[in-house]
Amino acid sequence: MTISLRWQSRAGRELHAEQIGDLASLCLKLEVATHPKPGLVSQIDNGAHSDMDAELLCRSADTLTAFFRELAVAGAEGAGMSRLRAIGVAAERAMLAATAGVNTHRGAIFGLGLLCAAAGFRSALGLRKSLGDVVSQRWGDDILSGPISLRSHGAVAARRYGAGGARAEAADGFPSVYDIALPALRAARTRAPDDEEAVRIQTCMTLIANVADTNLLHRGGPEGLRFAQASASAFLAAGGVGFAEWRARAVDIHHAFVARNLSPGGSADLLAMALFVERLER
Ligand SMILES: CC(C)(COP(=O)(O)OP(=O)(O)OC[C@H]1O[C@@H](n2cnc3c(N)ncnc32)[C@H](O)[C@@H]1O)[C@@H](O)C(=O)NCCC(=O)NCCS
Ligand SMILES: Nc1ncnc2c1ncn2[C@@H]1O[C@H](COP(=O)(O)OP(=O)(O)OP(=O)(O)O)[C@@H](O)[C@H]1O
Repeated sequence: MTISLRWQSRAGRELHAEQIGDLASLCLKLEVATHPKPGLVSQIDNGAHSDMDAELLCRSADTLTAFFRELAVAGAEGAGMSRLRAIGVAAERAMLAATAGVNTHRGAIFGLGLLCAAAGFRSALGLRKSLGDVVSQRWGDDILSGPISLRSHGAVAARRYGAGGARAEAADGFPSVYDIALPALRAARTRAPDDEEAVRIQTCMTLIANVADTNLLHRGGPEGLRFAQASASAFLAAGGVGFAEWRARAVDIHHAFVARNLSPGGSADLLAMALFVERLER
């Protein structure tokens, strides 16, 4: 999907917002349609999740399209963080209604949603800045000073382990997307030029090896995070998807995560965000 940059009119703005929203949902579905991702839900199995499967995640992604479009329009209209937050909260509510209360995409709504708003803002103004820089410069301070639910898993991980989680990632302009995932996508294409699923697996493993994922901290504590990072690092050190038997090795790691109830949901979200940014910043 190609998206041209300048938005000239209200009709043009809505057309582009529609494309941005569709692309965001498509990237969520591409992430789901990737196997084997350690501990995560895919079209093959439910990983370490008893309450969701690929069909539920795709239904959730479809529900979110309209909200991603609305965030792109809001960004194009110069919205501040309180308007974006209201749309994000409405999206979370719609997700919970569509999934009978399952948290399928809370982290993804937040990260991809901010990137959609940045895409709208950048297109409306014809800017050349990266989407991450737009998020950080326009909304970074408000992201950090905004309301936090003290009982959320992220807040608990921040208090116990000093992990910044989804908020710090966004406020810093998504360093895990720009410095880790995008270089990994590019490097993986030289190893597996005809296999986009393998490219996504290599990128997912690179994210798991490097990100302080609050989902892993919540489910496994620092030991769980260390185990996940070491497993992904060993996969990469053995040649990643360039190694002949890589699929069997990745399936073993997936099963080891499931046995420990570990799921790197933050890395899954960041993979979807990287696919989105890559298509908009090509
Ligand atoms: C910040 C949010 C995600 C709160 O969640 P929480 O306190 O649990 O934060 P936490 O850091 O644990 O992240 C939650 C999710 O983010 C993902 N995640 C985990 N670790 C990371 C990481 N290091 N980097 C990026 N994402 C991560 C995971 O999917 C996780 O489940 C969000 O729900 C929120 O504040 N929503 C309000 C609406 C809003 O402001 N929206 C903005 C516009 S869309
Ligand atoms: N394919 C995927 N499989 C699992 N999680 C994913 C996937 N893609 C994205 N995620 C992210 O993982 C998060 C859900 O993770 P999880 O279910 O571990 O969190 P929780 O509901 O906060 O905690 P728990 O289920 O441990 O009580 C979602 O916010 C979502 O954005």
